[in-house]
Amino acid sequence: MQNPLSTAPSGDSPLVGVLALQGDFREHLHSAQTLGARTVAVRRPSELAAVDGLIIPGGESTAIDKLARSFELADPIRERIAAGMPVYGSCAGMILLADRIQDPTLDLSGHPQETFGGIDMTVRRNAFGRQRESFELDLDFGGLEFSAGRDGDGVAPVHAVFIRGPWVESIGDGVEVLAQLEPAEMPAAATVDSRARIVAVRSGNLLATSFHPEVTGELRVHELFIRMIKGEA
Ligand SMILES: NC(=O)CC[C@H](N)C(=O)O
Repeated sequence: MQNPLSTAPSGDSPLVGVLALQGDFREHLHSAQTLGARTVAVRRPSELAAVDGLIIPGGESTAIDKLARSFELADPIRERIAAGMPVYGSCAGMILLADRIQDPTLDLSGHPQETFGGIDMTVRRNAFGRQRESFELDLDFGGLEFSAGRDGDGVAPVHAVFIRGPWVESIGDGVEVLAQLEPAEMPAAATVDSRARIVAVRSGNLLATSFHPEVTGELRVHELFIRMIKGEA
């Protein structure tokens, strides 16, 4: 059967897969397509095997974890990550790329939710509060130097939308911080202390953001990811 969310091959642009089990995968497909990438919605191991890079969308990390296991995608995704496939995770996708979750949800038999892992970090789910504490702001974001000068002299800030997003509680060696929030930039309910909180990281070929560039028309995070797939960043 033709996959309706695939786009036709064109030239040598990379094939970007978007894990399409739950969450806002359509928005990620749209962002990658707008940048001229070939895309495929990934629901089967054979679709995963064909991609050059994978996006894990925002949504609900417990649901994506369960579905990935029942669709027999979880272990193949872990294997591709171990083999160096570039992966970008936003929000729930960030949680799924973390080696550790501070506060994992337990299923009915007491089994904690799993992640694919790959980034040596601990994340805290729903760290900024619940749905009604969703917020937006402009953020300095490292790694976007390629965009400098397009809208002025420097790199324009990234407009970030946070919807029940995680923050990164701690990182290991080799994890680069691309963006963080100062306490004054967070909803009051989230400012438990005076620490800045990490909201975007890169570790080798893995990229993760607490927020959702796919819902704002901000294309530079996806552009960075496509550059990573091409080996240009
Ligand atoms: N917008 C999102 O992706 C929210 C993530 C969600 N709170 C989770 O833990 O999976």
